[in-house]
Amino acid sequence: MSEVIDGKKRAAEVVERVKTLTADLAAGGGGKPGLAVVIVGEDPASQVYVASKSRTAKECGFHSVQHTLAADTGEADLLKLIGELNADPAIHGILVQLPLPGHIDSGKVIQTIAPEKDVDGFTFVNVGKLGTGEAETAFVPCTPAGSMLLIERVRGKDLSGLNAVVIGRSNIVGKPMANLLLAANCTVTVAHSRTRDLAALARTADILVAAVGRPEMVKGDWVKPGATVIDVGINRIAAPERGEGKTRLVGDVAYAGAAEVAGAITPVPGGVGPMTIAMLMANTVASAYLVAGLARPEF
Ligand SMILES: NC(=O)C1=CN([C@@H]2O[C@H](COP(=O)(O)OP(=O)(O)OC[C@H]3O[C@@H](n4cnc5c(N)ncnc54)[C@H](OP(=O)(O)O)[C@@H]3O)[C@@H](O)[C@H]2O)C=CC1
Ligand SMILES: Nc1nc(=O)c2c([nH]1)NC[C@@H]1CN(c3ccc(C(=O)N[C@@H](CCC(=O)O)C(=O)O)cc3)C=[N+]21
Repeated sequence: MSEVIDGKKRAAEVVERVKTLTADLAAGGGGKPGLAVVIVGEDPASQVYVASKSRTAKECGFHSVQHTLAADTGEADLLKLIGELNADPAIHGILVQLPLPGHIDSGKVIQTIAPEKDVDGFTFVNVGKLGTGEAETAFVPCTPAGSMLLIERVRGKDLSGLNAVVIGRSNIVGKPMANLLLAANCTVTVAHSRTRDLAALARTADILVAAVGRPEMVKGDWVKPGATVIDVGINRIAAPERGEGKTRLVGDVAYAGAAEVAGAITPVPGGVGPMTIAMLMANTVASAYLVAGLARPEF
């Protein structure tokens, strides 16, 4: 049986460090880190994540504000709000929850966020820094950054000689994950919906990252014995065995089968998800330190 990588525990450690850094900043006269979370519409899953982000921000001692806008909010109004948050010195981090309703151009909205407040790491400046090997001065997207901390626990910081396969090429997860693994000296392959014989490719991976959005797609016999498996997927599926109308969360990896083969594996829930929220806090406190003219804290 493989090691279960406890994302909840690692995330709690990150949050503890954020709390200490926040207290130190205030004690030195630097004020509170401020995080603004913007959500458009009432998607229940998004509401849950956003509530969790706001709760953790308060727990860290942040100035935490949430803007909940109606689903029919116009793009211009959203851009105006972001402009105001960009100009507000009490705000060090801005997160616009994705996906946005179809009538809003997400790309335009994201690129309106000031790069120095882009704690999601989605603006051109931050993506460009990561892509050119300047991750230390960038905000790195929270899910891949958190996944790297989990990999580090198992494999250390230097991944030289290891093959990594990332399934998924989104801007939020797959692409930044591939860049981080490359920066850590892995040999990286990025797979997607057009990839042929994914199972055989996956079996070459010492580090296998699944960020697909397909419940339990990655089977046990896709996993190389001893591999480190990072399951980013969050899929809510019907669970009639729990009662009528009940659901449960599963990842993109068929956990039971994969856990028999892997060296270490993240569970869902309790794996990458909590790390995403913790890294948002880490990026926000880092932003506040930079504004205060202090050295950027490391995690
Ligand atoms: N734990 C966390 O904190 C987070 C979890 N997530 C979860 O991670 C998953 C991925 O999210 P995200 O990256 O935003 O998703 P996207 O839908 O943006 O991207 C999915 C990727 O998977 C690829 N893909 C889809 N079907 C297949 C297939 N059959 N075989 C191979 N590749 C396939 C797509 O390929 P193509 O490009 O060719 O279409 C695409 O690149 C979701 O379950 C999401 O809920 C997301 C963010 C944070
Ligand atoms: N601008 C933006 N940035 C994001 O980082 C972002 C986003 N938009 N849109 C949606 C995705 C998804 N996401 C998750 C965060 C935490 C959990 C999480 O905490 N999951 C818990 C379970 C939660 C539950 O029980 O539902 C776990 O895996 O243990 C999951 C998913 C961030 N995202």
